[in-house]
Amino acid sequence: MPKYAANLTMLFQEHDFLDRFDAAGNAGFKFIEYMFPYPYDAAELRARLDENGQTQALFNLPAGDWPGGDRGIAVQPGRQDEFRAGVDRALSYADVLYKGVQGPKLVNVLVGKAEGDEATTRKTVVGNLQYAADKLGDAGLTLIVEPLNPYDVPGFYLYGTQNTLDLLDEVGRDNVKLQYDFYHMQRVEGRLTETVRAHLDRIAHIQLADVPGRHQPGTGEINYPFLLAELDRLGYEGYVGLEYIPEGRTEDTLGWLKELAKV
Ligand SMILES: O=C(O)[C@@H](O)C(=O)CO
Ligand SMILES: [Mg+2]
Repeated sequence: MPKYAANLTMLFQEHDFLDRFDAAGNAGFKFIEYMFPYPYDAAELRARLDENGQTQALFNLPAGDWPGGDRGIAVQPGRQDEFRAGVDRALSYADVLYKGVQGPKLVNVLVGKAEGDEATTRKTVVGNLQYAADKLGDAGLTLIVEPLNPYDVPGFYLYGTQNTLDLLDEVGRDNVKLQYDFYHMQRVEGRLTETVRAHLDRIAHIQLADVPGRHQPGTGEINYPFLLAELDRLGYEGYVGLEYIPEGRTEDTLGWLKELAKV
């Protein structure tokens, strides 16, 4: 049975960020993910989790100047020092957020928008991901790599499942896996069921939202009752992060989940 995680970057935005842990707890969520812990004190975040009996499921490596348009910097030659400093920063948060956690301890990387020639870009991203994988591996962590879609993030380096798996092959580290976001992959290539059937062994985290609009399941074209039951049939026991823009109050968008599983 997948473990459903509330993504606090997107859900419960009716509340200030630190109050979203309580809101998610009141809605029954025991697993929590969000993009960036860095504006907050790690101990404060951990206290919010603990007060609600929640486990951290995922957070991202620092991704450069987000308001300025960066979506990660791993592909950018000349920013390796900044990338490496970001790995250290993520490790210091992982130390607190994942302390005592028995399940998967995941850190997501967005590789960024490519700017230079392909050979230099490739060498840079492979080297950076190997560096991150080795440092995270020493701490018992898994690095996951997330392809996005070109409509939301033009210029991003990684769009498809196979491109990403090829990159992971080149990185060649056992603790580097695919993060498969149904929303992005539906927009890029479809074939959601076939892809999870073929590559479940390389997928360490899944996220969901419907298409179009990136809202809750049931608002668009993806057959989530079938897809989520399929994950169960395949024996997927990892996380499924609810990373959608609620259409309505967050609490009122969870009916589909109550139908499917206990959160
Ligand atoms: O899908 C997403 O947008 C996120 O998972 C993320 O980390 C970056 O945009
Ligand atoms: Mg995602």
